Amino acid sequence: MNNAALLSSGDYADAVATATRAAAAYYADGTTTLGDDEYDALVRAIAAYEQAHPEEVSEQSPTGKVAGGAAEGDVPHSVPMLSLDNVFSGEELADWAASLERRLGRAPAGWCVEPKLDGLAVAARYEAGALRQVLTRGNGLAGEDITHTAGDVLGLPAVLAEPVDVELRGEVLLTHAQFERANEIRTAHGAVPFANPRNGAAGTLRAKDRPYRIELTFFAYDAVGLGGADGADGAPTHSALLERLAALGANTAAATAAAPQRCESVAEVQRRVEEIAGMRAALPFGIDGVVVKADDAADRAQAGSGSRAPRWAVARKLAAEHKVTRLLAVEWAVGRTGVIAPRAVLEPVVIDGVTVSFATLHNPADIERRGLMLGDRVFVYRAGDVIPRVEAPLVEERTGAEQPIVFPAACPRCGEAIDTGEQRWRCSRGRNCQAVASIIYAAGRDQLDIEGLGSTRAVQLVEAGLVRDLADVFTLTREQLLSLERMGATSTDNLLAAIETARSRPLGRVLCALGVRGTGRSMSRRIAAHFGSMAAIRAADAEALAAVEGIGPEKARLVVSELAELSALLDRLADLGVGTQVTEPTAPAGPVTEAGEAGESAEAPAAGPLAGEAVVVTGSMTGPLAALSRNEMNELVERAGGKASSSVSKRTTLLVAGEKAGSKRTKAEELGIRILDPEQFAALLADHLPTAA
Ligand SMILES: NC(=O)c1ccc[n+]([C@@H]2O[C@H](COP(=O)([O-])OP(=O)(O)OC[C@H]3O[C@@H](n4cnc5c(N)ncnc54)[C@H](O)[C@@H]3O)[C@@H](O)[C@H]2O)c1
Ligand SMILES: [Zn+2]
Repeated sequence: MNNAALLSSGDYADAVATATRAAAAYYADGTTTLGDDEYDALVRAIAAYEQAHPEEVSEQSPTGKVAGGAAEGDVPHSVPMLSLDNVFSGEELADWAASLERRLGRAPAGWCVEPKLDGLAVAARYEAGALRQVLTRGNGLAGEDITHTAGDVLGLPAVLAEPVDVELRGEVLLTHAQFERANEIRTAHGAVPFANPRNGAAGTLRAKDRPYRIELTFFAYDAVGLGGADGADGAPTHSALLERLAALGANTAAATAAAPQRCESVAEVQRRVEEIAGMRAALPFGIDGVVVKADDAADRAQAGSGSRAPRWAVARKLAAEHKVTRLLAVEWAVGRTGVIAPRAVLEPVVIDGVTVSFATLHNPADIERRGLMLGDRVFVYRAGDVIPRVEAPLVEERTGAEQPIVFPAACPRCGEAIDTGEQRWRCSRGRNCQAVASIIYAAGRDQLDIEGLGSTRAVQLVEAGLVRDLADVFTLTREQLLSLERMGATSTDNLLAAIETARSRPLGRVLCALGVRGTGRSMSRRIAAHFGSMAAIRAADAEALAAVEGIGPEKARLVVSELAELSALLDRLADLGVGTQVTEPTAPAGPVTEAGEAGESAEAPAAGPLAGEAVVVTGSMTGPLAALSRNEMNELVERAGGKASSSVSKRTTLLVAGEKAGSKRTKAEELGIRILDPEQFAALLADHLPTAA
């Protein structure tokens, strides 16, 4: 936030132009292109420049003006409607309180602490208790007449409980629920969705002749004529005034968890500020800060007001919860129960100190309701612990390069049809989806390689209730298989034999078959080689796992927690003799390993014709290697003591280049790396080739 000193005079002019443009859009219909944090930082930079160069202050500058000078009106206010000064930390708040105390020559008699509602200020004039006129804040001295919208504003009664002449002042906003509803209505009418609630409230209050109505909510926080603001004619304290307003029938924040509270000391004020800030995410409406006001009318009258803001109140701003970023992609994840949920991939953006790269989009209907496109600039919302969500696109910012979001036509996990009958899409296999997909994966060629257990068979087994997880595959009996449709004696025996073979697959393949996130084929092999047994892998903590080359601490933690989740399955697999093979670990002997040969064995796998080689395989294999998959090639490399990798780098020492080798070959040539064709490579490894499988 300390870009203040960095403005040059050219930057100053640009900053003023950007800020006034943003403020004009913000106060007109809410269609700003800046997040509030960015706007505030810009204005602070402008103010800092102006302080250093008072003779250069531009007339256009937003500083010192209500609404940054961007809003206007033609109906004069009875008493100016001012803005609020801001503080951004508890320390600044304490400084502000101290300066007010100095100005008064005594400590204020008490404080009122209330939520800073994130909407727009309005003045509502009542005559003999009947609502006559509603005005926007405008430039603070005059506002616009928006009486026509009053009927859509909850909490702003047409008639008060008493026939008083009063002007209520307060904030009009869209609650979170009203915002969702508003965008549903908007898109149903072919209108652009609101980017965020404040935006929607601004647009709605000033709109005329809409073919639909959008409900808003009013919260009163002041009044003229009953003894509020600068007037000392009536209520002795602000908190008493708020009670009176509620009694008249106006909605106030008193009914919410963040209710205004009188505090006797600055320490108490700070505590209440923290409390309200802490409940922010749980409130049903947005707040962008907490307002602290001197509570006694006498203190307020003595402190008075400047041209932009009163001196007896201040806003302790909270970090913005809305930020603008770009929607890069939409991913579709299938949950345990088969729910197919879209997730937004975002250009990373920091919201309230947390970097956000993903956000929920709830469901496909949600995407349609918001009218999102790939490449859109979007408002993202994050508060407290809630999962960040994409609120809406900034439609005015579109360049024409945005692409429609493609919805999956089939379950992204198992390929089955999708049940689109409800708002939340589901794989029509429901809970079985996960079982089917994980069995198909585990039986795949690069994992357990169980011939005869393809997708049709996996579906059949799961749907017949014979298999719920991988361990069940190893309990299948001949009778069970024969009971299935289209399953003859020969295929049954072949399948049972294939399952039997799979029981003794090498550890790396069994590990890979579990589908643990972060463990692809080569990583599984490396982990297996490092630890030597499933028991040792399961006993490893994140630190021990991170010792495996290429894992890193984050992935190590993920693998540990996923393995822990799988522990019931792993126990059963062990009982069934799957993955129980033990090899000498390459890891230095830990306390678990028995002492003895461990020291020597650490070097064992480095032997072989490829010892010390970093090998990349590319192009299609021919000759004796023709039948090997890429994974089998990599296994071969590692059996022969080398290290397999998928991309050519300076560390690569050998490239096996088959037909159509392409760019990896070019790169290896550039780097002067040794290149062998598949036949030469096969000759080198003659002793290690798989015996005809
Ligand atoms: N994103 C943008 O492009 C953009 C542009 C202009 C302004 N803004 C935002 O608006 C802010 C400035 O706007 P502002 O002048 O309306 O000031 P403000 O919103 O910071 O504070 C003053 C306003 O707070 C409101 N308020 C809410 N709860 C209140 C309560 N309990 N008691 C008293 N007042 C309460 C009132 O409407 C009052 O007018 C900036 O800090 C910025 O965050 C953003
Ligand atoms: Zn599915």
